[in-house]
Amino acid sequence: RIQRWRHLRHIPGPPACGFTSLWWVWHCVTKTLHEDCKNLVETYGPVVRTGPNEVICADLDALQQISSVRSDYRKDDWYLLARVSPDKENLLCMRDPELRKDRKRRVKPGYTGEGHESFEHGIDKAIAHWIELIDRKYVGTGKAFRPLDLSKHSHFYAFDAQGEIAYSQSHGFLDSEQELHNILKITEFLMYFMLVLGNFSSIFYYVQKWPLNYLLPRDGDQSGFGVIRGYTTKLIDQRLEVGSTPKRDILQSFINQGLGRDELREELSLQFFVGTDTVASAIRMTILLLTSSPQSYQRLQAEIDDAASKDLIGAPIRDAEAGRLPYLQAVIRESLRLFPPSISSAFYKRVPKGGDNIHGYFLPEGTRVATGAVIYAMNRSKSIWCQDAQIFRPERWLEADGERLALLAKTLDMTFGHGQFACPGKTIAFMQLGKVIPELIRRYHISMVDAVKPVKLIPTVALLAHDQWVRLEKRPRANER
Ligand code: HEM
Repeated sequence: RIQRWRHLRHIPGPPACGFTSLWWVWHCVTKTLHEDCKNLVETYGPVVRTGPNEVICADLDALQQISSVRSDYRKDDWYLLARVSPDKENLLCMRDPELRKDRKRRVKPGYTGEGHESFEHGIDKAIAHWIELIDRKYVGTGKAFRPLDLSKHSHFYAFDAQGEIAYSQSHGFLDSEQELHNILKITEFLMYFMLVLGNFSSIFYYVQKWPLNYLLPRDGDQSGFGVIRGYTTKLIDQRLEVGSTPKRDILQSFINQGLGRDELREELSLQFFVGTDTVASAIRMTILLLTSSPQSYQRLQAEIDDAASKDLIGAPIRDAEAGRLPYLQAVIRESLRLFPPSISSAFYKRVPKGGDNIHGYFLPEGTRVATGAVIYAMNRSKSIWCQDAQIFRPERWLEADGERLALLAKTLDMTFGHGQFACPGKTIAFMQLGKVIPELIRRYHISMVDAVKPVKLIPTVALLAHDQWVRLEKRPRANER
């Protein structure tokens, strides 16, 4: 223990963290890790010791150095928690750099939309379905009170949109308006489990082995991710059949890039995990922030109405059109800044052979550096965002220019990881947010049902939520084209 304490003794941090991981684990149990990391960074500086072999790093340059394409840092075994099937790799849990490079090269066109028609059509379909459902069941008129739980609906939308983008087929969540296969409950349990046990990565080796591997999702399951996995396998098999009609979706792109059956299943199952909770969280938090900031809400609504009246945007809004609405883009960035969707994910990277210097501290080989749970601290740091760092003020993105704007943008980019570890789904995420938010704002007056407790946040590895009840009133359709 003394030996272990010595090798990082020069890194500041709570004294107990030199000997035990309990500090970290306890704050995971209490679901306050993001806030606690922020407090640590404010107390000790950007590099803080959080365990016998662990540090957190909230320095932009250091994070870029760690994740750069040429960096020798590797993903730690922590990433094993993203494994969907025993002994099978997906891009997120894959740690071998050469295998990662090859897999990333082959999945990239699918994520960027190269080589197949953009996934915009699929997103439009899912949005249209959601709007139709809201119009039919949830529009409040006068005394009629028809509240909608945005915490669930944002998820239903995100699941269906993921199905459309990935294999041109909705998962049917909006249709049934049910938490199919207990997915939300199971997600919440899994995300909490990952948060708390993620510090003991070796546990995941055991979970993958007999008999604990029976707890993992499998194709024949009646509930949970096994159902999605089984469904995904079926769609892949259908598409791989000789003579099947090629489609313009991610599955087709992956097939065209030569991914085999197992690889297809692992990558598409992973997407169901990483591409839904994140987007749903961003939708929820953007609406929450807008409804609690009337000036911003009105300014955004005015921008959208004005663009619609000048025929600058269609219904549904195109991705390119959304990109030309500066206030909308500022709102999305500001919301992702304040509430990064992967809020408490550690995303540990291992220091390479020979050790490394970051922010003036030497880190010995094998040290685990958390590059994830600190994003909340960085995104609210007064030294970067000024005194009003805690406040939702989209205007900051319009006021900044030149080097200042570049700094803000680079810092926010860390919300999606960086360099060799960067999120490939960023384009899809921005496309979805750039379409969903204006479609909701132009059509409805949205208000929170409970002003005192507008939502119950559940900060696990992803920022989940319960009970975000909203009231939606229809606006005049004059602004739609
Ligand atoms: C607002 C939405 C999103 C946010 C904030 C986000 C953030 C992240 C972060 C922080 C990482 C890990 C970086 C690291 O390991 O250091 C990641 C990885 C990943 N994300 Fe996203 N993500 C979002 C949406 C999506 C979507 C929509 C998809 C897919 C359709 C997606 C697919 C992936 C994949 C496949 C990885 C693994 C990449 C790798 O290890 O090389 N993400 N994302």
